[in-house]
Amino acid sequence: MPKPIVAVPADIRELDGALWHATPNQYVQAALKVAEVMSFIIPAFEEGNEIDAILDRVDGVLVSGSATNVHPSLYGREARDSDGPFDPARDATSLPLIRSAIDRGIPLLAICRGIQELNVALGGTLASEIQEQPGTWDHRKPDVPHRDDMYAIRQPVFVREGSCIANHLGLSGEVQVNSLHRQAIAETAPRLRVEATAEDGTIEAVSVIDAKNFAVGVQWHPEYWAETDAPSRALFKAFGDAVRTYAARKALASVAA
Ligand SMILES: N[C@@H](CCC(=O)NCCCC(=O)O)C(=O)O
Repeated sequence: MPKPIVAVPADIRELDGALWHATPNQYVQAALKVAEVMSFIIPAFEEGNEIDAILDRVDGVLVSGSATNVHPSLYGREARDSDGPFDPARDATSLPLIRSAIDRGIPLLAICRGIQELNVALGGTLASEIQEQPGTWDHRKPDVPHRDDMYAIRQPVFVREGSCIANHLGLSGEVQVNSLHRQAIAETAPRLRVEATAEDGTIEAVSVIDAKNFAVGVQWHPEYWAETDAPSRALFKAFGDAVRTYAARKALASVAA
């Protein structure tokens, strides 16, 4: 059976004077090597996306992290300079993709910016520059030259027993993760359940209440060490299994039709 396919909404990046639709290798490599699924990078457009046409052709959605932030207007806030940089094309592609994947029961794994998009897509809000809040750690990307050190596993999060995330990770309680974010969930969307938090209260994982399929978001980056870190590997394997099951059921349904 061919590998199933997941949609990965792209970022807009400028390189050599041109705009690129891009996603970092770490996400699509973890998808291929650990989840054993193929990634189709979805170009990011502010208008013209055919979300259902995309979802008709994939078996899962993987929403990556990004240095850009969800535009505050999407959660009812005025945009301040400190809330940027922005990527409106990514927002316009990713948020409807998330909503429709949940509605259609297509497996969804949302990472870092992805969990923030998931929260906003379902009606929640975000806090910016969380490190400036009293009692909140500095969760930002470490100011170091090497990427492996930026994504170093360096903080504990506490996973709720019996949660979806605990089931997917294969464990609950304290899990060591990496951390590269300035924003976080402020008001949790009504359809989301908080499933892991940092010691400072920062929300680190959520699941969709009454989801038809695998539908979780994490604030950390399991993709980066997915081949070597046990909880990261388990999460990507669980996502891949959900995607394969969805693909098999879709194939059966098309034969039966
Ligand atoms: N921009 C958001 C989400 C952070 C995120 O996705 N980080 C991963 C990329 C890190 C980088 O390359 O800078 C936030 O800051 O909260």
